[in-house]
Amino acid sequence: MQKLLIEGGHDLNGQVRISGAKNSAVALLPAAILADSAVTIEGLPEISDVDTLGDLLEEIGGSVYRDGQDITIHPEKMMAMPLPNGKVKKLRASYYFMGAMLGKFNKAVIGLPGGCFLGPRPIDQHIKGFEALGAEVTNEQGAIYLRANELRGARIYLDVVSVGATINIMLAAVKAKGRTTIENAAKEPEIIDVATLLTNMGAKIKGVGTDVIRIDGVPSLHGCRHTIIPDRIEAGTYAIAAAAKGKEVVIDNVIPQHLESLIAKLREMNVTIEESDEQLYIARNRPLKSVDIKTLVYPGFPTDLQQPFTSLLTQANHSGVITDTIYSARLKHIDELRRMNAVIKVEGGSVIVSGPVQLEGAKVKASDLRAGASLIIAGLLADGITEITGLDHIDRGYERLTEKLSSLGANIWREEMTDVEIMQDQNM
Ligand SMILES: CC(=O)N[C@H]1[C@@H](OP(=O)(O)OP(=O)(O)OC[C@H]2O[C@@H](n3ccc(=O)[nH]c3=O)[C@H](O)[C@@H]2O)O[C@H](CO)[C@@H](O)[C@@H]1O
Ligand SMILES: C=C(OP(=O)(O)O)C(=O)O
Repeated sequence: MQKLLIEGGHDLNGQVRISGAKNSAVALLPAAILADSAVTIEGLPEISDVDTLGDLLEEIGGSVYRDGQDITIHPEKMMAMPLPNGKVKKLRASYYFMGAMLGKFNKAVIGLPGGCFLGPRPIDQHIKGFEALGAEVTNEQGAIYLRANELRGARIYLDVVSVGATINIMLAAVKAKGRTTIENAAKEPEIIDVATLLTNMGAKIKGVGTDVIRIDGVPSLHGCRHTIIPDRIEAGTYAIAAAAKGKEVVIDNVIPQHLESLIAKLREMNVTIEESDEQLYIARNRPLKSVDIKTLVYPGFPTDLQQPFTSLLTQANHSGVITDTIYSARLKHIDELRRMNAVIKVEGGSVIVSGPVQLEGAKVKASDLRAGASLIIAGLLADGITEITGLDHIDRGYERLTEKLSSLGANIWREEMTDVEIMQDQNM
């Protein structure tokens, strides 16, 4: 087991290249189940979520070949193997095996997913969608059993705008008989990416990127090649790090339109940002002004950047208020930031961050992926050394983070933990 160490205070300078989007990758890989022949996905990030999904595809009989950042999945020998336990619990996106296997085999048994603890993360809207398509869904000892004689298109209104439910219903519906309409659908770029893959496989999908998606079922889907979109949350994390500790940073392989809400907030804070087709230039040359943020569904401010943004607000001139309307309990980074001298109050549904404060290095633990990103940004700013544990969370979503930040000038490295440290960490 490793820990991450950061000696704070070094300015970031230079260029960093963004990897393929984790939240696309984790849906594109299960989507390949639906094809009759090989699907190649290009530009996948080398993160543990992708490895875990590759293993799950092999568990159901698929052959998975990795060539650097490209993965080819052969689905021809896949079977409706039950996956009630084991690796499905390591990540959130294993729930896409429900939609994809139901769509392909008319049945699936999948354990309830894991992933970041952000407060309650129900999947009732996924299940509502599967049932509307004709599946019988039961929860037996922590695993979801899905069975259908035949899937038939249906009109499904999502009570909550959900990324996962929108994608999962698309996966289940692309081969159903007739038309499926998803109303109040989510509009995140990752949904468009998954719909693009499915369309390249022969699916008929209209309206992605709006809140009404129409899918006309087709009898079969074929293999194809697809290039994944860049990770807007990874890009946003580096943009926030650059705003916090950057002199001049260029973020390469980014779609700036995917980050408009963040870019607007950073500009309000006095950060200089220039956008070009695939790059963002970020310079911090004036004191930071405080802002308030409220997370919303896309194109609003992403909840996944709320925690990293909290660390940035500790450097602004007054108090800033953060309200997470998607996951109001996504707060586990706060106690850890307090250990680093941050002054943060939680009042009702809001987090009030006081600035500017000099953060101090400390021993802290990442409880989830973006809490990890928040602590890393705090570590870059802190006086002295910050030690971060809980790297399994960070490795789920950030490719080669240590190398990327080092190349920008950060003093950051990983070390093996001693047995005593591991024991102490387990009690933290
Ligand atoms: C793998 C992946 O893509 N993860 C992202 C995805 O998670 P995920 O797809 O799990 O998140 P959702 O968009 O589904 O969740 C949005 C909101 O809807 C609620 N909800 C969701 C489904 C449901 O059946 N019932 C229900 O009440 C959730 O509790 C949450 O409050 O979108 C989240 C919101 O942008 C991001 O933080 C995650 O990084
Ligand atoms: C919450 C996240 O991931 P997951 O949904 O996979 O837990 C995230 O990417 O910030």
